Amino acid sequence: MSPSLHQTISILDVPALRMIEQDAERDGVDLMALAALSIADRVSARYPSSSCVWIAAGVGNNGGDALFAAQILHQRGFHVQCMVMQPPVSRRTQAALAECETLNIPIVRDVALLHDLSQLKPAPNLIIDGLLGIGINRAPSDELAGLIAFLNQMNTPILALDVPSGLNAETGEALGEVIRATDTLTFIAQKSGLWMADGADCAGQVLLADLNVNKDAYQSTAGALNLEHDAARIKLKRPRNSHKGRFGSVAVVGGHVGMLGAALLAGRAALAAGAGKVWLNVLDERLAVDVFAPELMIRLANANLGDAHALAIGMGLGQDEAAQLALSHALGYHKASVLDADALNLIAHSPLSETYKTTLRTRTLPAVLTPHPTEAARLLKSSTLDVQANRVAAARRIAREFASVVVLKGAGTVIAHPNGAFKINTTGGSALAVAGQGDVLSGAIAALLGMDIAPFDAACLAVYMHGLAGDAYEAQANGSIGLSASATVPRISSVLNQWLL
Ligand SMILES: NC(=O)C1=CN([C@@H]2O[C@H](COP(=O)(O)OP(=O)(O)OC[C@H]3O[C@@H](n4cnc5c(N)ncnc54)[C@H](OP(=O)(O)O)[C@@H]3O)[C@@H](O)[C@H]2O)[C@@H](O)CC1
Ligand SMILES: [K+]
Repeated sequence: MSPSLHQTISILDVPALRMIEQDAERDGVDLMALAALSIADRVSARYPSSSCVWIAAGVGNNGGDALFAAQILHQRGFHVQCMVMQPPVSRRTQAALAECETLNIPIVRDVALLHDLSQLKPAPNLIIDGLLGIGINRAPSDELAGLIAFLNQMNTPILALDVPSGLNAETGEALGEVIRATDTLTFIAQKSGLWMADGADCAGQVLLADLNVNKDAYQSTAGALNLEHDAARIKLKRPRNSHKGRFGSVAVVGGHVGMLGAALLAGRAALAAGAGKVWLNVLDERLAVDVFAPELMIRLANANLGDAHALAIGMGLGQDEAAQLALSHALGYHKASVLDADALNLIAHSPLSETYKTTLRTRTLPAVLTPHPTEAARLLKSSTLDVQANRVAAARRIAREFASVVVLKGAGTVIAHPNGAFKINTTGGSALAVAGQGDVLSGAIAALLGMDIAPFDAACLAVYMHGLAGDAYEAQANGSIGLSASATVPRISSVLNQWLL
């Protein structure tokens, strides 16, 4: 997807969308007509009017959008074929269906006939999915699930209306059989579920038709897509008259015996993201030098951290007594900090857990916590399944309870601020789902913190850039397999430099 850069694209939840619906009805604004026009315009812009378009309509207003769009497309000369498996429940959708009948638009009403239809020529050039929208409240019924599966196997582009049918618009959870769309045209505002969990695979390219709604009054959740933003650019641009002392210094605290790699990756990533100096404060006393990055300065975990502007704590830290001491030592400095992996595990569960939590909660500068779903579940004392079932809610709860910025990693990384604001990342894919990427991300966040970028901005920018590095690999490799964390490190510099051009 390509929303215009440098603008805020807000995310609304379903209650806010319902409020907009009610206010529009009160004010006599016909949002469904506007939605139908936006669908027809989208199709007209992409397909010649001789095209054959199948339009699947459900019983609610999502079906109404589809059936009113069917009429406009029919009038523009498209070969339209509607599918209405059950009598509409929504009044507007009933009216739309009656008008389609008046216009003699062909309508299939029996799921058994679909297989005959699939033999018909010409085959559809496009399928429009108007089966279920934000009103979904359970897994699709058997009949609907059968239709969804049938449409998915047609090997034809699918334009989903508002949300791919079968997907929870807020959580991105597939409630059962779900439409796998090529594109989703979503109305009024972005929905978090289009970017997260199963939504990341089912929504395809997400396009927004805002229907001229002024969303400001409804933005109760302060959610937005994580796009590029200008705030940090100014701090990252380097004048010719520069020296390394201007770019901040980072100390990575971790690297216990057998887990040194994690600390090395974080340190190298901090260098790649532009840190002026990087120390590795490690627990494994045997490491003297990183021969591939000899500029990393190696010392013991309990060494003085006063010289670092920012800390990355927890990469390969372990959880034994020495690790606990190292964490206490590092947290005692109250520096801009990112905490990952075993630092999070120790905060969630260890003899010093309550002390660590109090330290986090009383900091003046919020720390950045970067849990994956299982670490998030430990922090919340819940289950990974619960976290994944509502990633935004989980990230916001950790942010509030630990008074920290939270980066909940996974498909659709959520960045949450302790004040309730959150962003959902728009870059990155499964290429980044490999060991060590969390260490790379933490190193990059620490580098930006070291340049005095505010914790929430540093987290948003690093997550965005890390995702771009993954996307660049996927574009180049024609797939997502084979990107190692080490190979991601130099790509972080490339995307940052490109962005600063
Ligand atoms: N917000 C706005 O301002 C605008 C909204 N607009 C459009 O309206 C859409 C929302 O419409 P909506 O509320 O009618 O919900 P929608 O998803 O069409 O259907 C719900 C119906 O399906 C049923 N049902 C639920 N789950 C089911 C299942 N698993 N399997 C089978 N049935 C199931 C449920 O009935 P139930 O059986 O629960 O009584 C209910 O009747 C929205 O996505 C957008 O496209 C636009 O016009 C622009 C302005
Ligand atoms: K839909």
